[in-house]
Amino acid sequence: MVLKYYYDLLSQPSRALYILLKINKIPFEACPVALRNGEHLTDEFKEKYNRFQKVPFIHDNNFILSESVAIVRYISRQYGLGEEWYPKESKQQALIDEYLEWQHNNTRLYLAMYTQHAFIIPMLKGQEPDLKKVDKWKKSVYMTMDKIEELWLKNHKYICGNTLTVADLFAACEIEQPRLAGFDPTEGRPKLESWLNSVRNELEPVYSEAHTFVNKIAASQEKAKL
Ligand SMILES: N[C@@H](CCC(=O)N[C@@H](CS)C(=O)NCC(=O)O)C(=O)O
Repeated sequence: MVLKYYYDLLSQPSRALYILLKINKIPFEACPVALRNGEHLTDEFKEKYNRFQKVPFIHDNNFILSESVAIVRYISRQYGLGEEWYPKESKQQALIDEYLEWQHNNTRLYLAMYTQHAFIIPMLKGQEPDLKKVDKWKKSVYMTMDKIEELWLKNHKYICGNTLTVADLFAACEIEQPRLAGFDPTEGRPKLESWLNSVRNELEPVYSEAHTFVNKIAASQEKAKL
């Protein structure tokens, strides 16, 4: 039975894995989950699909796995990923893992929290954003963007060297996320912007397909600003 992939394209790690599977031509059955409708919050979902009630996750026959980074490693072992994406060589792989672990308390945390408070919570609850919280998380986003530029992109074109890897994919999908709230973290940061454009260009047309909803909502936020 083909691998079943459960995702919501408004979720950053979901987009990263979606792009990874498609670019690596790993066959999968697409199983979208609409988080905004609370599809993942039922008891049936918890029992049958994913005990953590989050996306992304996979069902590979009777094997259920969540956590995007664990899924990358599993897919790499079971199905094989292009060597450039997640190299088998120990030290090269460890450097990519370094980013995949680092991101949890940096890009992942801050960009997600900013977008939650600036866009997701107001959208779901139909209320105005709490500007104090939005501002607090925006400062953390700036701090983590400084680190991306000054630490990760200091000596090379991509996050872990001069070629694009899974680390760039995860970072890019996170950095796209606050555009849902009309905030582009690359603004005024030519180095970051140039890196993000390289990632986008290398992964077209799948990258744009995965970001269709993000781009649509971001365009309407831009229009509202005028
Ligand atoms: N550490 C997990 C994060 C999973 C996660 O937080 N998913 C979010 C979407 S990005 C979700 O499903 N949220 C639904 C909820 O919390 O109700 C991963 O990397 O896969």
